[in-house]
Amino acid sequence: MSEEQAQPQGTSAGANAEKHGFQAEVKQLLQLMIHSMYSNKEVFARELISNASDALDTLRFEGLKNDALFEGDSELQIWIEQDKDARTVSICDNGIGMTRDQVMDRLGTIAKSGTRAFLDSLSGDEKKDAKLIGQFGVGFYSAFIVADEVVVDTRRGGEATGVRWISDGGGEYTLEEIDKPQRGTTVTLHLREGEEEFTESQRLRHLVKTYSDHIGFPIKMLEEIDEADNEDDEAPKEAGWEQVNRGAPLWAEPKATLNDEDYAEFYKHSCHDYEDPLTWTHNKVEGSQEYTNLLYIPKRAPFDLFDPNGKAHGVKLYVQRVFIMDDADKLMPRYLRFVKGVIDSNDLPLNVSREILQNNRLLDKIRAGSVKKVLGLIESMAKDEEEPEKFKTFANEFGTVLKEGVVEDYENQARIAKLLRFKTTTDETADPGVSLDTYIERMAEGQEKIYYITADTMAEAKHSPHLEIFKKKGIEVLLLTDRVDEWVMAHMTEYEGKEFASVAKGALDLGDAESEEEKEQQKKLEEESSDLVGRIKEALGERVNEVRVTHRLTDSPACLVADEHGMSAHLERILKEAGQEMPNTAPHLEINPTHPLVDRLANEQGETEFADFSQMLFEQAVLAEGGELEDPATFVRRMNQMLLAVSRGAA
Ligand SMILES: Nc1ncnc2c1ncn2[C@@H]1O[C@H](COP(=O)(O)OP(=O)(O)OP(=O)(O)O)[C@@H](O)[C@H]1O
Repeated sequence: MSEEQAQPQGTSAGANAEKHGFQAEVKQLLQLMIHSMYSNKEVFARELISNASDALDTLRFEGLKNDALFEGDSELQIWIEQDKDARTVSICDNGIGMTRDQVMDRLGTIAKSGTRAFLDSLSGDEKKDAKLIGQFGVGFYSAFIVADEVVVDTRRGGEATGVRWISDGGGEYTLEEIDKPQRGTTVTLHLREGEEEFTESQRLRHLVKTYSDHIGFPIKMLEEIDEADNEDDEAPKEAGWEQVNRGAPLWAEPKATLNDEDYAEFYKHSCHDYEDPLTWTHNKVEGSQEYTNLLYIPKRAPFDLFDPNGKAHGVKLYVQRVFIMDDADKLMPRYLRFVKGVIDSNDLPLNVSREILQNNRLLDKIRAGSVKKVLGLIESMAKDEEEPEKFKTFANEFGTVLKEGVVEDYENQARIAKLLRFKTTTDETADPGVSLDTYIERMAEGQEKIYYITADTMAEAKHSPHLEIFKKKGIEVLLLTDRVDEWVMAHMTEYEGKEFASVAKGALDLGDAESEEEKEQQKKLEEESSDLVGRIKEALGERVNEVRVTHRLTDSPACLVADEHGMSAHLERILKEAGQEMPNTAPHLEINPTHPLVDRLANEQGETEFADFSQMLFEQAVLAEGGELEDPATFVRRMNQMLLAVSRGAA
């Protein structure tokens, strides 16, 4: 390949050019990006160089199996060239390139799932949106922040013809076939008026140094020639290409030679983030197998963290510096899907295929070792008293995902559980929350279990009648309101020898937290209420499993309780919402005979009134725990009748 071919190409669309419309989302994103990212306009350089470097990585990997892709030229590089007069800057690579279909697919649409929802979530406030767009990944389209026209010339290795894509960032782009001797891609930016700075060699060199010093390929620019030197010369000196970045992958360099800025810039470049990382770990592992990992935790969760189809950029696998894949699932468990970075193995064969990697023992070991490093990294943040903010950020952004690890990674369950933080009845506002260790330290006297409640919202959890006795006795309860909580708690049965117990399930046994005297009183109450319990059960029939005297309530008349080993009403609702067929399991109804309403019920002689009253008691218990009534109209009718009777009595 000749380096002159890096010259920017002309831009007028040729005779065979075809017009195409952008996907609606692209149009909207482009407009937003141009406006909200303007104060970070330099990002275009990093994004385009990143893409060029990814294209070189892909070529190097695919070329392992198909040498023809190299077309006899395996010196992989990136060139940047600027033209002051034409006000252009070009980023050129001899990477894998794109076919016509790939260009249409990749530069005309946004494949990320959840894009629509993401765009809808933007506020219109430029500052806030700039952060969000950064989290979305600005990518190729960032070119339009500084350019009013972008031309992409590309030819995939091994293909006969190339394609030119031109757009002004409005609603359309044109495509035409071109001759392109050089494999790879050249992106030429026609800079907007006022953006001339990006045609300055010094400015561009500085950008490369700042953002792309450590990418693993040489980035070349034309030498700067002093015009004065050439003035009188008969044979003026021609500028040659010179490398302007370090060109060695950062993770392969000794830690001692790297500073925080090096790590942060490499992160932003290779992980497509526009903010600095929260923290990282860099390890060279030697022994039975050799590998290096450089793993980062971002500051902010990506917008699609909980989208099951969301593709995280995740961790990339290299073998002896050759990029192999970025299928994050093989390198990190799902619950650490927010981790980004690089793992470079010296032992895996270079010609590994994805199939071989499916069940590879070496890879499993590397993965297990890397997981331990990440957990260690989180642990050190949790212990760091000098910078508590870091762990707080981590817990708030990724705490919910980390919880999934309790289920997914049994081997590390205790380590993960130690890192979780919870809101509790004692400390609703604790940020990031209370650890299980702290909970255990301040357990009430005689308390043996770790109590929790699950609910959809904090308000629902906090005000649940199930908490009454715990409040009275000063027993702390974990308030769990994440969607994953039910699932997590089904798998986490104990911590440090202490059992977990839902406050909404089973017959409540507070163990030694209750005095003998209290237990006696309870027994007496149960005996005295046995008649009433029987009558209510008869009135409610199949709607309830069992009616019993409560142990939990102090202020409310009644509550519902699930079976000790059954599903809580909250989980049943989640599963129903998710479209699962649920057998109708009747809950237990617990009544509080010391409550005046229940006392009033006990004295009700009229059969119909008693039945109506019992139904009301049951239905308000359903509502109090966030449930839905099967027949709300009847509930309202009964309530109105009762209100009328009360007001008549009062009159
Ligand atoms: N220089 C290039 N050579 C080959 N393909 C490229 C090049 N630049 C872009 N592409 C293709 O276009 C796609 C879209 O690029 P874009 O930068 O918008 O997104 P991305 O790199 O996938 O993700 P991100 O938004 O995080 O940057 C890339 O995934 C790649 O397939």
